[in-house]
Amino acid sequence: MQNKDNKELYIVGAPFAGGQGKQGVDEAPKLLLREGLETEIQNLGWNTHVSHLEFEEVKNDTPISNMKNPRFVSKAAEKVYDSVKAAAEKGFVLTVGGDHSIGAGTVAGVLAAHPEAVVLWIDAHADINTPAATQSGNIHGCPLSFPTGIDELPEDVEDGVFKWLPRKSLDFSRLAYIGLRDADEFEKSVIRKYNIAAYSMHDVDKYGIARVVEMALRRVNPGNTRPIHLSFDVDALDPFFAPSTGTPVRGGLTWREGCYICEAVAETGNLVAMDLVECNPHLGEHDEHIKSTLHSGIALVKSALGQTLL
Ligand SMILES: NC(=[NH2+])NCCC[C@H](N)C(=O)O
Ligand SMILES: [Mn+2]
Ligand SMILES: [Mn+2]
Repeated sequence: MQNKDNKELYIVGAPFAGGQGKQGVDEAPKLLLREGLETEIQNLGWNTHVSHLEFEEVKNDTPISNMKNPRFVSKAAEKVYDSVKAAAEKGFVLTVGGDHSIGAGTVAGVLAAHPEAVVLWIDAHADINTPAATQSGNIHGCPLSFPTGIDELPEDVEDGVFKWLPRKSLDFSRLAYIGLRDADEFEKSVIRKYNIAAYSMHDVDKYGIARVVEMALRRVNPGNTRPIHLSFDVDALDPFFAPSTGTPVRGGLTWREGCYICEAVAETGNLVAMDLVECNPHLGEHDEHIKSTLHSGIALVKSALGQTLL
């Protein structure tokens, strides 16, 4: 079980863009640090340890099933997995992407260190397409298909792609979504079939963010006994607050709703790891867009790490 007095925090920079088609998302970790991410975290009383991963390119990375860059993404996510697993055994892990394909590594890494953990996936998208079902071929739309074990890649898949990742380590009863508004038809069918706790923007409008977080936590972590991994895709926020992202969708969370989710999860005392992904400083019409996206990301992290408003 997680030790609440442990104030060691490992920032894993994962500058990876191969899970989708737009360059720039790999520059976010360095820029977030330049905007003060680490000092802000230290100001909340954490001892920080920063590392930046490097990802080697893969030549002739032809599609496998419908997945683009399968070997490159699999190798990168495996590196993330190794680092997250090692860090999660020692303290809190904050993984800073990069695109959301690294979530395959963070989820598996957190579960390797904390097998009982639950996953909260805060996103406009469900990111649970299988290699065969993905329409775009972008693996940032697929990471949850692997730890849940619905990916259907054969055991002897070419070059051992995603072979390192333990399947079915994440049970559907331990996954909850908040913020959805652009799930693909296949993903909607997965959510229904496996009865995943999924709260869309419709639910946020209907119940308000406080009840949605409460309902989500009650579904996946009823006794509040399990460690929590919070995977936050910045595109869960409305593009007004996070315009510099690869797949923006209107009608998202407000700044406060995003921060509230993080604060409420922090209040459980069981948060052990967080991802912040999909900030892309190459996108957006002007500098203010980039700055506001990075600052939204930093605000979310601070809210998850103990910042209180009073
Ligand atoms: N992590 C993300 N931003 N994912 C967007 C995924 C969009 C779409 N569902 C796809 O599979 O291509
Ligand atoms: Mn998304
Ligand atoms: Mn995502």
